[in-house]
Amino acid sequence: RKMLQVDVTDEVREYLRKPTFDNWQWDDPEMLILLRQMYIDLNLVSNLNIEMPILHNWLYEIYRNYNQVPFHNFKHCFMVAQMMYGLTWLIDLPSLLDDIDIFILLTSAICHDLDHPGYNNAYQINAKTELALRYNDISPLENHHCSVAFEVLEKRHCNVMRNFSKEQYKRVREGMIRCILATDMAKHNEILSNFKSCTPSFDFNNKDHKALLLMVLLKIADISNECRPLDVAEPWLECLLQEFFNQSDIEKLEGLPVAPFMDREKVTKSSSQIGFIKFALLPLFEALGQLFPVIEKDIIGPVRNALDYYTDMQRALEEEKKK
Ligand SMILES: COc1ccc(NC(=O)[C@H](C)Nc2nc3c(cnn3-c3ccccc3C)c(=O)[nH]2)cc1
Repeated sequence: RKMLQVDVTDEVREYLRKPTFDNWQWDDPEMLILLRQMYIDLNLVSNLNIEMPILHNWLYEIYRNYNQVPFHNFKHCFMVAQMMYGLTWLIDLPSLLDDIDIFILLTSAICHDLDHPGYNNAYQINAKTELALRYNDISPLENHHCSVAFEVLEKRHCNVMRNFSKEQYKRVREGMIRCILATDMAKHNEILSNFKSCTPSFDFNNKDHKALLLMVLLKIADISNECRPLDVAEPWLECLLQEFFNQSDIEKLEGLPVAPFMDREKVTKSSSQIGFIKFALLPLFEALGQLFPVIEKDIIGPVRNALDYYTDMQRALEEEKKK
């Protein structure tokens, strides 16, 4: 019941909006309280008539449904929600989108990796797991995350949407399914090129344009660790590589295909990040920057610095090899 009594100071509420927020200083119960604060400070609790006891129950049930894996755990869920929250204020999304869209963005971020097993879609498909069979190899993980999200919401004591109208509920379900499925990196190039084709004449009244914007915002929040300060981002890369190495070790044991960027014998931090930042992260951020130049300084700048950091690291490694 600790969650009920605690209040968050104004200083922490301000800090919570920044991309420099350092999750490593906070424990899981505190992060649950900060997630609740996001719904309060975005006026979603008041405007959408969300009941606080239900919000507590829902957040705790979400927490219980994330697994203790090195990267795709509850702390990752928090970081994606916190980046989404920071982008919401930086871009001033409440002046452009309505409460339901803001609710879709934050709730999708919190739910987007629910019950992640720590082994990616390639493993699910190659190992013919239960998830791959259930979802016919079609984004098995993302389909599962979204399905678990709505199983939780269907529980009476966790249904934060129970005071929503049928129309509002329908919009949220459609939006969350579309956004969570969009986090499958296999869809990255398709979503990015569709978004780039609509940004020159972006129309906030165009449903398709807004749908693409919401997908891109969740994608960015999901993979944006490298726009954070080095002492926040670097531990996250260690966690990610740990999870990838666990998977490639199992794949080797089971005689399954091993992706080069997961093989502990082949990958280095700099090699994995240089390609990822150049070909996945920067193109995505720059496309959003076309629409919202305000992200250039505080979001895209740090990513360019990270690229320089890993490029220098890579050069130093190569110098080492020559000796
Ligand atoms: C097209 O599908 C892809 C493309 C790239 C990657 N990942 C990478 O290239 C490497 C391992 N780096 C990387 N991957 C990252 C980061 C953040 N999220 N993330 C990630 C995690 C799990 C699954 C997919 C991605 C991109 C990050 O900072 N770096 C993984 C899948």
